[in-house]
Amino acid sequence: MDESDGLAPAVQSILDAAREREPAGGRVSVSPRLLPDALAAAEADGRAPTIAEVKPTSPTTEGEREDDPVALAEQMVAGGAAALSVLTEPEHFGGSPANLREIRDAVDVPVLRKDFLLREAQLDAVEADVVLLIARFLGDDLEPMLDAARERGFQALVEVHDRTELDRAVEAGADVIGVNNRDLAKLEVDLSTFEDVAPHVPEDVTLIAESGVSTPADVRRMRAAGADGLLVGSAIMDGDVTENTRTLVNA
Ligand SMILES: O=C(O)c1ccccc1NCC(=O)[C@H](O)[C@H](O)COP(=O)(O)O
Repeated sequence: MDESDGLAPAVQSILDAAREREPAGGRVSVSPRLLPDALAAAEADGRAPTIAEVKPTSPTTEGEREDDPVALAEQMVAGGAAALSVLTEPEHFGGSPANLREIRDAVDVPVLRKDFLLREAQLDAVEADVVLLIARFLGDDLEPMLDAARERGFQALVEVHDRTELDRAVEAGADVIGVNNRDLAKLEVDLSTFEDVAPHVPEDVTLIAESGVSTPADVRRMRAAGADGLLVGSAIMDGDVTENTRTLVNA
């Protein structure tokens, strides 16, 4: 399979950049804060379990948010976020491993490293509680990357977009799966993607709805379709971050 087939030009550019990135330094070893526990604690507390994303910019966002990423992260936690996602991709999302390191030192919730990881060595760029592994981009390397992530202590959020990718993720042994509502071929967002895939996800998997969640109604819709957690970037980053987070977690 060619993982690049049919990708939007912006996504192809993200992948080309990711292929070039080779972090220096030794192998990391992580004692992770557990994502499923943090989501369950938020739920028990009456909050919609939300992973709020520090996403300075993106191919589908105009301009770049220049605020201190640590301040943004703290505002998200103050607004009730159960966990954080931090972009570490520098060229298309304005992120960095240093941002993640500083944020993880400053907060006590689990932190997901959001990047486009293609090779084992790239896992070692920075410690995080969870790493994102994208089924479409990893192809046959998904299972070895999942093993390599776990050997370092990371939890892995395996991202899928359709039934075929879901089957591959389950076969590889994924226990935290995100269904991305954003189609990486066209960059269009459609919440029915999650609704179509969710019924086929095994019960014991922690299931995350990713992308395109903008309103309390969207939160309720994804929860009704089976989401154990919601990954939200743009809708939280646009304006008052604490208030935006609070609005969604109180949905
Ligand atoms: O967000 C983008 O523009 C984007 C473009 C190309 C590839 C990936 C992209 N986003 C990555 C993400 O997974 C989202 O940042 C995340 O799911 C949050 O989505 P949203 O709430 O819609 O910002």
